[in-house]
Amino acid sequence: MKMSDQEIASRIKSFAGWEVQDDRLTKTFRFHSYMEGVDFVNQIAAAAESLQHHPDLLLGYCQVKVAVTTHDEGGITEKDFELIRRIERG
Ligand SMILES: C[C@H](O)[C@H](O)[C@H]1CNC2=NC(N)=NC(=O)C2=N1
Repeated sequence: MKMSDQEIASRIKSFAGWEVQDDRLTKTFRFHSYMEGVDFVNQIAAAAESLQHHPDLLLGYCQVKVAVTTHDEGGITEKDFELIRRIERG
């Protein structure tokens, strides 16, 4: 069930550095090395698999761009917030 824009705008405030762009929750994480970004991608992948909810990831030099949306619903849902909570929790 897609969330309303108001609900999304309210909830995203609790997540430092996250933005809403084109129906996706997005954040760029920055690291001191390329391999730290690779490790981070693997950590996110494990969380995604356990939730069966998968982000789009762009691995760059010393950075990882994360974008989350619920493809089955065509927009942002509670599942997206659960995934970013897990990503931030580590
Ligand atoms: C069957 C499987 O659980 C579904 O296809 C899952 C897989 N991962 C998913 N990930 C995301 N981001 N959105 C989905 O709708 C989704 N659906």
